[in-house]
Amino acid sequence: MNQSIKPGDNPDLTEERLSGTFDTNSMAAVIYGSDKLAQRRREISEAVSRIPELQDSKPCPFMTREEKILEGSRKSAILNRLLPGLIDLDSFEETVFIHQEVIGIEGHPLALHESLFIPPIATQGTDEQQKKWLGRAQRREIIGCYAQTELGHGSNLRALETTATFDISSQEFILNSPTITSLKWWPGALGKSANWSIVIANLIVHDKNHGPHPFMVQLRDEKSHEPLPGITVGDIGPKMAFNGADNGFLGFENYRIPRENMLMRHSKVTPDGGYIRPPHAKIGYSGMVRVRSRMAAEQGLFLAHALTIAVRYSAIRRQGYLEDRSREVKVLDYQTQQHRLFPSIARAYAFIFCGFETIRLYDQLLIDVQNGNTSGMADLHALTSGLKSVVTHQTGEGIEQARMACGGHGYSMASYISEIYGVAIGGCTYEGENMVMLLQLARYLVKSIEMIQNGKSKNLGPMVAYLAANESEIDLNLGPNEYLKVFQYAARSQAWRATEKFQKLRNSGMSKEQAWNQASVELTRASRLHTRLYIMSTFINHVGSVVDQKIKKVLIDLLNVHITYEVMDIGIYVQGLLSSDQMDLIRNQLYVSLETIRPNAVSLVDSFQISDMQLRSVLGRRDGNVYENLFKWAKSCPLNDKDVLESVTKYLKPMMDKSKL
Ligand SMILES: CC(C)(COP(=O)(O)OP(=O)(O)OC[C@H]1O[C@@H](n2cnc3c(N)ncnc32)[C@H](O)[C@@H]1OP(=O)(O)O)[C@@H](O)C(=O)NCCC(=O)NCCSC(=O)CCCCCCCCCCCCCCC(=O)O
Ligand SMILES: Cc1cc2nc3c(=O)[nH]c(=O)nc-3n(C[C@H](O)[C@H](O)[C@H](O)COP(=O)(O)OP(=O)(O)OC[C@H]3O[C@@H](n4cnc5c(N)ncnc54)[C@H](O)[C@@H]3O)c2cc1C
Repeated sequence: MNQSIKPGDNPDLTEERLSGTFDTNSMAAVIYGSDKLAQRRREISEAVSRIPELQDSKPCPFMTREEKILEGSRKSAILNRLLPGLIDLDSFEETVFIHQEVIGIEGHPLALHESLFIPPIATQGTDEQQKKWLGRAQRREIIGCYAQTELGHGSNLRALETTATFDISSQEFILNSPTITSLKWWPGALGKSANWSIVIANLIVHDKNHGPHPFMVQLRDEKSHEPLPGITVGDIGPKMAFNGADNGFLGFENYRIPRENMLMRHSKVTPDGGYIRPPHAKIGYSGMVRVRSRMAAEQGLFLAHALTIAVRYSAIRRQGYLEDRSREVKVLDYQTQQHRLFPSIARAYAFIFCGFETIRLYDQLLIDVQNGNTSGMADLHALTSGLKSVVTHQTGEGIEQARMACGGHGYSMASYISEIYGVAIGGCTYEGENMVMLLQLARYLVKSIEMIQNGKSKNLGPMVAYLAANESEIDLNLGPNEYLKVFQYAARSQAWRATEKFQKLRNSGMSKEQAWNQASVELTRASRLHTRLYIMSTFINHVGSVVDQKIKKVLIDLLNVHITYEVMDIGIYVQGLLSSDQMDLIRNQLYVSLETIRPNAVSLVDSFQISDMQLRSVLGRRDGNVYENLFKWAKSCPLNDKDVLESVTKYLKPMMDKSKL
């Protein structure tokens, strides 16, 4: 049963909900990993809806940037007071969820505090450092950010310019931004809110540069909030979206911090200037791997937001006719609309399933690393690099299709889809620009193929074992596993094609770097296919593990949408394997699976359990009463406070009057 049905709802939406074949709360339990977690989300939404001071003071699209930052800060402060009674304070998921519910997706002063400030202290700080700062940060006595990117350098961390030079005589590090390009640029909450930061700077001891390391740096006075002497800090200005966040710039001029402020769990500088290496050269990058490992689920949820809006709206929007000329048809009944939206619903589910799996893998890696075992770091770095790139890109595409699927109203901020799009596609850039990260995965794929070439296939990890197989025929009695083989064929042949291109260029005498650059488009294609294969296989495994038969049935239908759509989408890579008859068969299976999923479309998006408050969309309202609320929304626009604006009295009216003469 669909748990969203309520009296007074738009009858078209109720009809959709009645046609659903499964219980949406049970589906939510599968999406969020357990009945308890899904229920906690419902309980938190419900509790928040009963607290007047946590409600939006006005719709976000009507707020100026200053108002957004003020509103985010107001709610953050109230939440800090109320959180102990509302959520499990030890749960990162509940903390992120309640902030998104209450403040929304446009950013707020604590967005980076939870995800990029506290985790490095907890994982890279020594026990004493944790004792000194962790409690203060968790109680929010201090607000932190993560300052790594510079005006001139973001992707290439080796070229960062900020320096932290050890001064043995005073036992301090001296921080400097030697050039304009070395100014830190972009960190969220740095601009106006944070008073502390993790700063990534080149560690220099005895004139030797040991590369980027993390430091705890106080930026502002804890009483006055004024920048401390030696610090230049401010906001970088408005962005495409995410304007509730104050992304900032930061410069240092001979700014001194105690030796104890370098995070020293892994690398250390001793009082006499000795440098102790970390157990793995890239351990300082693990804060980024953590965030990347969470991005598939986060982005899947951004896509889920947009689809909730577009699918619900498509069920109440009537336009044109099919057979019955007496009543316009729901636009959701058009095959083109289904083709536009349903594969994205499948992707959203796939990304979320995959995302929770990578979070689990990261948590396991963290335990291993704390126990001195860093052997899994390369695998997870490669996996999360590919996953963040593919998922953010496809999420952006899916959200934009969702917007267009809402016609003209999709373009209005009342749909809120453009904000979701703007925030989500930030993910194509932050945490590593997508091409750069795809090329990181490509290094791993090339190395794997070199192992095969050197007769060491048995050393390949499970995620790349398929690279050594030799599939040339597919039985088209197609089940998910045959589709997986088709995808493996595509990913394998592209990985070999790209590697051989690189090797050929090398053998022709080209430098490694030039050969890599000349092969890089092919290499990124290989990385995408490898990642899409991983997403598909995780989806198949996940569906296989579902116990509730009604839920399993609909997830198999959704999986069928996914695998047929994905294989059609990569048609060019499987031309050597599948005949045109086989491609036609798959195409037809896709069309059949769109029809099969149609009665459950609304229930599938309702199962994401995104509340009206969190959705902030007039088009996507749970009750489907869109038109009257669109009219209310337009009337509440500040431009309509007065009938005659100054723009008219000051300019247009005089112009018209003058023209009359
Ligand atoms: C990795 C780099 C690209 C290159 O690094 P190097 O130059 O140092 O290395 P090499 O390329 O030479 O590689 C050497 C070697 O090392 C391996 N390597 C590299 N990295 C790692 C790693 N991390 N782990 C293990 N191994 C690693 C590499 O593969 C090589 O191996 P081989 O020699 O064997 O091949 C590096 O420069 C880099 O990482 N660049 C990218 C920089 C970056 O990512 N910056 C991020 C800055 S912080 C940031 O962007 C924060 C953004 C946060 C924005 C938040 C917005 C919030 C939005 C709202 C969220 C709401 C959520 C709600 C969700 C919900 O409701 O649940
Ligand atoms: C919303 C948002 C929030 C952010 N928050 C933070 C934060 O809190 N803290 C922080 O430190 N940073 C933050 N950043 C910065 C972010 O991490 C960087 O912008 C990102 O890592 C990309 O680096 P870049 O800007 O230097 O891109 P560039 O590297 O300049 O990319 C420009 C182009 O060059 C290409 N390119 C670059 N290198 C290569 C290569 N080796 N091979 C092929 N192509 C290449 C890229 O693919 C891209 O097309 C944020 C950014 C955004 C948008």
